[in-house]
Amino acid sequence: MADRPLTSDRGPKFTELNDLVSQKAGGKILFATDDWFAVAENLLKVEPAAFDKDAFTSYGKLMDGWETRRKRKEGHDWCVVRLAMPGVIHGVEVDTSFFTGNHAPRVSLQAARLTSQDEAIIPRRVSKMGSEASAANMKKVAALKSEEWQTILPMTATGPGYSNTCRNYYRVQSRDRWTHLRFNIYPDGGVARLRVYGQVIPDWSKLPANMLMDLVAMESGGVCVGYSNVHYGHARNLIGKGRSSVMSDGWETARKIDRPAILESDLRGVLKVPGNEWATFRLGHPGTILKVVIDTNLFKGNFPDSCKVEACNIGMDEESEAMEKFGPPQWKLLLPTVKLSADRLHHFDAPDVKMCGVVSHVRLTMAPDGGISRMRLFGLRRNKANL
Ligand SMILES: NC(=O)NC(NC(N)=O)C(=O)[O-]
Repeated sequence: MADRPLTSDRGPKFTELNDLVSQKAGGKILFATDDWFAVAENLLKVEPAAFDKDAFTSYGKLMDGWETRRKRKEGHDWCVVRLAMPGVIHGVEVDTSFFTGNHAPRVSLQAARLTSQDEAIIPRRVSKMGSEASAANMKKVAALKSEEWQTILPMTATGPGYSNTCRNYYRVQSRDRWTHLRFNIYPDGGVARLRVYGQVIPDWSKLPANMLMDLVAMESGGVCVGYSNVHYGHARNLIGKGRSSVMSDGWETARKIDRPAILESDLRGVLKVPGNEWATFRLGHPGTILKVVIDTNLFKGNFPDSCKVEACNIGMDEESEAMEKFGPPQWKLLLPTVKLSADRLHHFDAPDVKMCGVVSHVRLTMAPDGGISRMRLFGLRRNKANL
């Protein structure tokens, strides 16, 4: 079994959390002071930035990121981003890929909790290269007083977009729940991607207690807390919004190097293969799980033979110990091993789904390797005290 890569290979631990501003999850640019060379929407794209050395537009070199004009007046550039869903931010990645002589040399981040009435102050955005915010729109957006929002990342230097200096990671200390960000670049320049890692915090008071909901979904506050291998696609994609649109929007492991040449099946047709791959999750809220959905959407030549789901009820203090290792003792079988097929939704409920009581964490194991795009765990939220 492959072990989880060292964090130094993949960035700090907070980069395993969900990206709260990604376009895929619903993050949105609401305002930008300048979009001359490249529009601010590029900051929120999921795919890594690309570069074509020969591509130019009538405004200059085509860049895959947000790039403003060289400032010839006072001030600095900034944009306002609405988080895909309200949440707590643990850390930020400012990726300057390919911005070498033109990267934004310093950045800062401010945060706010806005209502839809507050947001209505912001003029409707027209995202267009070669444009800058009009004086009238600057005046309207000034009413938000975004320069006074709480600073969650003070002004700090970034590296230029070479492969060894483009990934700039910053830890965020505040544990408040935010809805909007103001991303400042000083004084101007380019940033390829902005990733804001954290956990969605639903407003539980607005959700009926007896509503059947996907308790592991990113939208419910679920997070991935461990995995064995995420070579082609991160395990957090399993709890992403909607169905996947590309294979990379699922959990996909590398092929096992030590896979045997000949495979045997047991009487139920489940392969007897050595090894497996696993991913563990903390539910957004503890609860009892009644239905499991496993989606192999778009995995055709690389779907796993089979999978199982286990669950347990542990405290946060036990999480790191239990989730880093493969065999903590508390796991109960929620969905015993089931055969999977290519590119389809698999629905399970009782008696396939076993009663495990109130659970806080789950582990999906697939054998021997391959890809699963989504896992949905529908249940009723319960307090641990109701055990
Ligand atoms: N060659 C460049 O990238 N020049 C300028 N940027 C773009 N995108 O053209 C600049 O200097 O800011």
